[in-house]
Amino acid sequence: MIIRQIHVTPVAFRDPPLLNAAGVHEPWALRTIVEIVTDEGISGLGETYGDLGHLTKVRECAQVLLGLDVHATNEMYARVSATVGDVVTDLHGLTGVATKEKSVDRVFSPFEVACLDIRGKAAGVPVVDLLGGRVRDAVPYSAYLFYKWAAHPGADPDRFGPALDEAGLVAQAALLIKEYGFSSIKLKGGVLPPDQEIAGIRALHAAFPGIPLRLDPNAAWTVETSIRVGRELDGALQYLEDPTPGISGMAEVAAAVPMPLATNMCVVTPEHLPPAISARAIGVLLLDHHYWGGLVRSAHIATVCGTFGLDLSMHSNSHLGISLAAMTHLAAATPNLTFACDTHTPWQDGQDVVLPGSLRFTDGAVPVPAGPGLGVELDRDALAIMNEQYETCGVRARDDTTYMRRFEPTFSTRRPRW
Ligand SMILES: O=C([O-])C(=O)C[C@H](O)[C@@H](O)C(=O)[O-]
Ligand SMILES: [Mg+2]
Repeated sequence: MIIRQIHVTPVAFRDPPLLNAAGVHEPWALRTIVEIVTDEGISGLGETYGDLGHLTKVRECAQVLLGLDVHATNEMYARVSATVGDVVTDLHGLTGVATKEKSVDRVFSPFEVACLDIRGKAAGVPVVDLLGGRVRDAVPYSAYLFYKWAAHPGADPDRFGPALDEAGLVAQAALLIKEYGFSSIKLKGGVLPPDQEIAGIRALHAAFPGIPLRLDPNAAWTVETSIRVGRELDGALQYLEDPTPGISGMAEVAAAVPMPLATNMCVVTPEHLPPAISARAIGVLLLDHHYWGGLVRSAHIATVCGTFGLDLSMHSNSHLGISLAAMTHLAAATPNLTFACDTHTPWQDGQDVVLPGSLRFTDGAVPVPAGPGLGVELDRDALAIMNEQYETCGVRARDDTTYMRRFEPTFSTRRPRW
């Protein structure tokens, strides 16, 4: 199964004004869709970030992978590594440090996923079977709440409404739970002073008793603030995600708060695991195949985590259905991934590059798509429309901070901020 063609297509889709420690989401989110076609005419799909520096590397790598067999992932990784070089491609700062190794893993990931899609189709089995087989038939996701504005400045309000106080958060959670059936909630914090976010969690705890809650301020707090918030939220949080920057700061907090700490910021490449484990900095790692080098490498990391007693969840950026399918296959095949995964899917509000039908939420979980490979099919009309949107939207890299400063010129991204 020789790779004959690779199509790399950047797309843009509408994104609401979601607030985080880096700023606010722009009106357009970017992704890159990778389609690999073999000599036998089987095609496979991958999805990754759309930032221009990253897209450029994905395009360069597509050239050097032509002619390889779809099983030759070690050779693919070597060629991607040589092609990416020292370029660092993730700059928004919400997924921790950017390293050369992480940049390679980020560029490699969509090609690996597309090859697994092809291998599954050729064998007539779903990708979950190539990852060891399913340990669950459906993957639970959490309601991913954001503080948000009612609208992008100058635009009409979106249907999600504003969420800048407790009542807004509770209304948002109620909407997402009604529409998707979620049975866990994550709140993106690091937006308002910590006492207001404590009040937000308490309001959610009161409004949704028994539903596990997480809070993720993206390292916006000092060690002292993190310990205070963690103690005040004793009994209300399932885990506290990245309260403070760095492995040593996280370890100090972990030793002093009652709940486990989770991360997708202080452990973002394999080299971070030994120091984080020996410092007991985290109890939960949020896997993300988009920057952990695809599905097989992520599964290897999951095994290491199991050995050292770390639990797993899954991190999410704005994404489309190819990624949701890949995340679902990986999570369905990972025994120790027992916490509901993050997903931005509700915020995409039906926009997608895959044909409807194969991905659905039932009681907050996505059943593993039934068809061979990833089990999703490219919607070529939607791809063309979203590519046209990319061409005209003017956004070329995610930059929540610059967009925020158009409206709040003194906005600070200092971390820790409080
Ligand atoms: O730490 C996290 O969970 C994230 O970085 C997830 C996303 O990047 C989220 O914060 C966002 O999109 O604003
Ligand atoms: Mg996080």
